[in-house]
Amino acid sequence: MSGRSKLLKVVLLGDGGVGKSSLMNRFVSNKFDAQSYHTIGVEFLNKEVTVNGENFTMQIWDTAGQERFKSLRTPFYRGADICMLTFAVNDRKSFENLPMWKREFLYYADIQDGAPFPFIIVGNKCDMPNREISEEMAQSWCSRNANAPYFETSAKDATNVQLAFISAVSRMREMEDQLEVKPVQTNSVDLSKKQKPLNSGCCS
Ligand SMILES: Nc1nc2c(ncn2[C@@H]2O[C@H](COP(=O)(O)OP(=O)(O)OP(=O)(O)O)[C@@H](O)[C@H]2O)c(=O)[nH]1
Repeated sequence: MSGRSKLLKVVLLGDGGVGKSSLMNRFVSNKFDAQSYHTIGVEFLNKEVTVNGENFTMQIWDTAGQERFKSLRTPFYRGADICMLTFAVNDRKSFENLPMWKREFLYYADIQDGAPFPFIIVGNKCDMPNREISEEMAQSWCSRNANAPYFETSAKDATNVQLAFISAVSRMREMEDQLEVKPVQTNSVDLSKKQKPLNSGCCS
């Protein structure tokens, strides 16, 4: 890769057991472990990517989804560039908890609710036969609540894992472009025309 790469902090959030660590390991190392252990606190891995000709170091922060680790994960939300809200398509509760995860992220990252922020929604374990959340339900939630793209992934068989992470970077760049400040329009003054100074007076 040539050129300097920009560091991007990507935070993975979602209920315990939905597959956050597995998604990170699939994306970074192309590995899957059926005996994955619960994360305690946070862990991160870096991955170099090139998206639309730009180089990025994605620093992926995998957080502990279990409630009892809340105080260990929330200090790491600040400064995030992207947030991936994750659930498992065979676990209704993990889908219903998405609004809670979004609120928790915005609060601890100190981002105003409603401010544009690149969220990506990931429905993991799409290889499992016992699905509880349809793609339509998830898509509909995404457009109504987070204005975010939705990806169905499997960390187990690698379906859409690369696509979800790479699209997260494109989404962030798109939003940055939309937010770019347009130059302020000023009324030009024709200096060639002499104007009488205001409050001018004669003191002779
Ligand atoms: N079938 C299937 N199993 C998966 C998939 N992703 C993860 N798993 C399994 O689900 C279990 C939990 O995965 P983790 O990656 O540890 O889940 P987590 O979200 O990081 O969990 P916490 O660390 O507790 O927050 C493990 O047994 C994984 O092997 C997937 O896409 N398909």
